[in-house]
Amino acid sequence: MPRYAQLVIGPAGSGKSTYCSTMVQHAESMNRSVQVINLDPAAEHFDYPVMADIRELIQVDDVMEDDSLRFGPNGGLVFCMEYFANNFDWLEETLGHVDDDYILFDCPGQIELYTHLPVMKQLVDKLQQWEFRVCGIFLVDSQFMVESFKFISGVMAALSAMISLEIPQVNIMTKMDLLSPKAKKEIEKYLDPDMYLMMDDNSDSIRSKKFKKLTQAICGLIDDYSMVRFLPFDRTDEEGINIVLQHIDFSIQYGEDLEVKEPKELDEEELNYDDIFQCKLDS
Ligand SMILES: Nc1nc2c(ncn2[C@@H]2O[C@H](COP(=O)(O)OP(=O)(O)OP(=O)(O)O)[C@@H](O)[C@H]2O)c(=O)[nH]1
Ligand SMILES: [Mg+2]
Repeated sequence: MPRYAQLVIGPAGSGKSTYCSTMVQHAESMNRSVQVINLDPAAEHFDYPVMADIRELIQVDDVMEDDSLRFGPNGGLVFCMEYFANNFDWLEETLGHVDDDYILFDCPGQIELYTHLPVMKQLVDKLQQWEFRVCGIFLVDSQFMVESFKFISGVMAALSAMISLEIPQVNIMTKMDLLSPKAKKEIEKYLDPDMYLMMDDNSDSIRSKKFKKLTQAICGLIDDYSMVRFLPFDRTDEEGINIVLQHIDFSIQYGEDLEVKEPKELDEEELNYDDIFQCKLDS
């Protein structure tokens, strides 16, 4: 039986930990069991119950305090993640061998982890070896996406993660509840945008001829990969959260192998036809 994993990734502060706690609560309300593993060795605040925490293995503070290493916060984090990659058996032990489990991995926000460092790809390979179907959930803060050149930069980061991880990816715009009604209207065109229209953006910031040419080349590339869709995520909107979850479930084929539960057969003797008949007459 397959197992399911969401790798929750994205730039610092984009809402990864909040996404995880919102999803756990949503799953609970649907009677589904979803668990979270914290993979951020520098995490201090999160409000979901953790199944496992990378800080049991290694902590950034300890690495930074080590006189022989002398790392700052970012170098320290990279060191921790490399240490984690050399100790995947810690994760294997923690995960055990449970059929049908559904795990969210709350990852750190350093973007280099998803663009050129090998750690996250190594994690994906390991999870796949352990029969997980893995989906990347790339989060970007909607407040940084309301202008076309910022949007293109966000898409490039998402594309870079998708190419380096080689797994299905769902892109999400977070913190939609913080947008003004005007900005909400404005952002609609970025959720499923036409990159060729975006090329014709005549805003002042794209004035230089060379810059325009470069923007056109990038828009063409993004369009070639056809991966410019974003789903809006508003943590206060249950219906919207459900749509996001359905997209993710679809991309990892969650539920296709679940056993069909037969309805409990009613015992003939348990049926009291007189009561049923009486009910029908009353109604
Ligand atoms: N209003 C609102 N605030 C949000 C939402 N998502 C996140 N935030 C806030 O944004 C800040 C950062 O959120 P986190 O969930 O910690 O972001 P993160 O991506 O885990 O951050 P790092 O782990 O540091 O990279 C917190 O103050 C959250 O309360 C959202 O959907 N709506
Ligand atoms: Mg976090």
